[in-house]
This record gives sequence, C-alpha cells and structure tokens, in this order.
Amino acid sequence: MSAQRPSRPSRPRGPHPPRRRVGPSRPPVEDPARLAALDTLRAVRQRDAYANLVLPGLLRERRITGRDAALATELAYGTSRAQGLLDAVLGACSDRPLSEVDGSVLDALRLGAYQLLRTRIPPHAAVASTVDLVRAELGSGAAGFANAVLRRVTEQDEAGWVEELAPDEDADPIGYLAMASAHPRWVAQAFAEALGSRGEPLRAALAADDARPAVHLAARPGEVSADELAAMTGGEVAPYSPYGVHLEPGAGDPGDLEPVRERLAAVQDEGSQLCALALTRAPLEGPDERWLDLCAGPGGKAVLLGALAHLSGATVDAVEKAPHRAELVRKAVGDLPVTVHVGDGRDPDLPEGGFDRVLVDAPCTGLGALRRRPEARWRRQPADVAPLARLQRELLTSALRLVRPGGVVAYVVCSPHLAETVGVVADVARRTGAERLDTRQFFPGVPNLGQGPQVQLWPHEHGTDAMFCALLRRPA
Ligand SMILES: C[S@@+](CC[C@H](N)C(=O)[O-])C[C@H]1O[C@@H](n2cnc3c(N)ncnc32)[C@H](O)[C@@H]1O
Repeated sequence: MSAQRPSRPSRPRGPHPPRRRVGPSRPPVEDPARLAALDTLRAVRQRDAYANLVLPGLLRERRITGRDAALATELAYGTSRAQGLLDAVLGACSDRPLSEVDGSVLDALRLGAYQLLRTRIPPHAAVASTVDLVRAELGSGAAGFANAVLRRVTEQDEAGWVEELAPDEDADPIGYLAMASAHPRWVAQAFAEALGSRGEPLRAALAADDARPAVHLAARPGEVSADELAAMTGGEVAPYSPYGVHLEPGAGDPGDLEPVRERLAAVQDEGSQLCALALTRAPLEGPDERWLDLCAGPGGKAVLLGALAHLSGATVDAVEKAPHRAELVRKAVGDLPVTVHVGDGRDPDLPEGGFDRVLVDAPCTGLGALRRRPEARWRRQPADVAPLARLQRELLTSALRLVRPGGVVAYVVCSPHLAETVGVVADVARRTGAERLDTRQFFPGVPNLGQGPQVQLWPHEHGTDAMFCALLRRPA
C-alpha cells in the first residue's frame, strides 16, 4: 500500500446510487442474510472467533437456508477474506481514520464495501441495505456516516481502487499483487520466496488463494470408493487422491451430507489426503505394523491412517497435546484401530524406536490454507513464524527418535513459508543424519512438483491447499 494518502477522485466514475434518507430511525430491517454476515464479522472482531465456525451456527439457529444462506456465506467469508483491501479503500473514503470509527460501524462498512467491489449486487442495493442495517442497529448519525463513505466507495470499481491505492507494479510487484489479491504484504512475500517468483506464478498463487475453494471430501478406505461417494454427493472424483471427491464451492454445509453424517467420508483437503497417503506409500524393510500420528487433533489424518491401518493389519497411536482436541480425535476415529494419547509430541510417553511410520503434521502458521479460513490472513503475524519453526524442529526431532532405524517419518505443514518447510527439514536432517527421501515419487500422478526432494503443493497448480510434505528415513 502506498505510504501517501491518495487524493480523492473529484468526479464520480460510476453511476451514483440515490441518496439515502438518513432521518429518524425506522423499524428493524428484514435482511436475515446480511444480518447473519454482520453478526459473524462482529464475532470475529470482538471474540477472535472463526467465521467458518460462527456462521454455520447462526444459520442453523436462525433457520436461514437456501439463497439467504448462500448470500450470508458469500458476504461473511468474502468480507473477512478481503478485509485489508476493503480497509484501504474505506480509509481513502472516510474523513476520519478507521481507527476512530466505531467497530460495529466498521463491520457494516466492510460488508457494504465488499458488496460494492466484489459482488454483482447493484450499488444502490449494496449501499441501501448496509445503511438500513446501520440505522436499525446504531441510529441515524452512524447511518449518515456510512451512507457518505459508501457513496464514495461507489466512485470506482475494485480495479480502479487498486490502481489508485496499490504501490507501482514495476517498482514493487509483491506489494502490488498483495493489494490486488487482498493479502497482507508479508504473506505475499512468503509465497514469493517459496515460489521463487514475483511474476505470473505469484499472481496465480495469490489469486487462487483468494478464490472460494471447493469442499474436498475423503472417502473412508474400505467403506466406500471415491466413485460411490461422488455419486452419493453429486460431486466429482478428485484428480489425485484415490479417496478424494470435490464438491462445488458454496454447495451447502458438507456436515449435512449423509455419507459425512454416517462417517463414510470426512471433509478433508485433497492435499492433506495426499500427504497422509505419502507416509503409507514409502517402502519399508522389515515390519510395518506400528504407526504414529504425533500431532493428531482434530483427527482428519488419523482417520485416514486408521482406516488404512485397519485394512493392512497395522495399528496407530495418536498423540495430541490439547485435551479437547484429543477428544475430537477419539470421536473421529470411532472404532478404528487408533489409540489416542494426550501428551506432548516432543516427549510423549511412548517407546523410542517403537514405530515403523510416523506422521508429524505440525502446528504451523496455516498460510497454505488461508482460502479455507476467511479471517486468518489478517490475524496471523510475522512474529508467529519463529516460535512455530522452533516447535516444528523439536517435534520432527522427536519423531526421528520415535521411529525405528530404517523407518520413515513424514513432516507435513499447511504452509509454504520457507522457515516452516525446507528450513526445518534441512536443519533437522543435518543434525540427526536422517536421509531425505525424494518425496515426489510418493505423490504419483501429481504434476509440477518441482526439483524435490520435498513436495510443495499449491492451489493454483494442484487445486489443493498449499501443503508441504517431506519424507525422511532414520538411518538403519
Ligand atoms: C496441524 S494440526 C494437526 C491436524 C491433524 N493432523 C489432522 O489432520 O486433523 C496440529 C495439532 O498439533 C497439536 N499440537 C501443538 N503442539 C503440540 C505438541 N507439542 N505435541 C502434540 N501436539 C501438539 C495442536 O493442538 C493441533 O491439534
């Protein structure tokens, strides 16, 4: 974003919506979709809530379904995702700094600006509905302010605002692309470093990360095939995971689907499926019976590993530090051969050298799954990276103690940040003497996996989250 405050456009470039009446307050508006979106934004701002946990609850509680539910979802998630871009525009349109604007008014302004810049909702409807919401909740003074600011937002479309507010593309391509794709600059920088690009690959990665993702399901091995699951859900068989199915974005709450309720399938990004599968595909000499999931909560990969272990006669131990998340793992794995332990993966009460295969799906910044967590890109901070990288090193080192000589460890994070990916693996491999396997061979059929030996998946290349996976073997 440019350091200088931009001059306001003097002439409107688009059609102006009619001026809103901002007089005495009127009865509350009947707009359940926008109200649910606004309440979600407020919960995210006030309670650090997660939009994708709050909104489904509100929709259920208020019995909002069909088109209203789809609109509420689009507005709540879209506004959360685009927050930094919206704030830059709103800041340029407001006669006072946004830091001085009441939080509830700011939520509504963001909701209005999102509709104006990123949806096909007619400008007069976007402004009028937002002003009505503000008036109903906060009175006419706030409504007048919202009306004035949003009318200024209508003076340009998104591209026009980006041209006006973003840094020069030639001088600062990362800053420009960050603004154009509504990402914080440090996140765009981390993507650029992982991709080795400030050009087209970076633009494509940020654009794909900014788009509404398809929901991915994983069919439970041994229970249902991907073909059957696709037929049951109206989805499409995924391109790479033998268990994967993709659903259209916005296809409703996948938790309501019968195969998910019946535990024949679970919601899981295809990239996550591929990383868990890679661990099971690496060849082993000797026994292959004891598997370990060292960071298991909430249990997505533990279920997939547990189902595969059940088919092959192996068992899985699953460690999770947070007791409530360990409970989620217990519920998720049901009667699969998985034993759940509450403990610290850096020093769990488990035998050293006791496992043939170990998964370290380490806690991370989640920069690779931002598209699925609407507000996360604005909440994460660069200062989060170093402590996580330290913890990741300790967990991977512990995994290499817990695996037997000749056994394999998969190190997985849903982040492409180099400090969390190759930085961790190179450092731990050097200190422990572990052999780094060419992980690409355990992602059969997946194109564009680069130079190896590790695998970095990308939304724009693979349609998955930006998952990282590296397989290591403990020396015999
Ligand atoms: C990326 S998530 C794992 C996701 C999980 N494997 C799945 O597929 O559903 C990382 C998990 O590690 C847990 N965790 C954090 N620190 C830990 C530690 N020291 N030991 C074990 N688990 C830890 C977190 O609570 C979180 O549940």
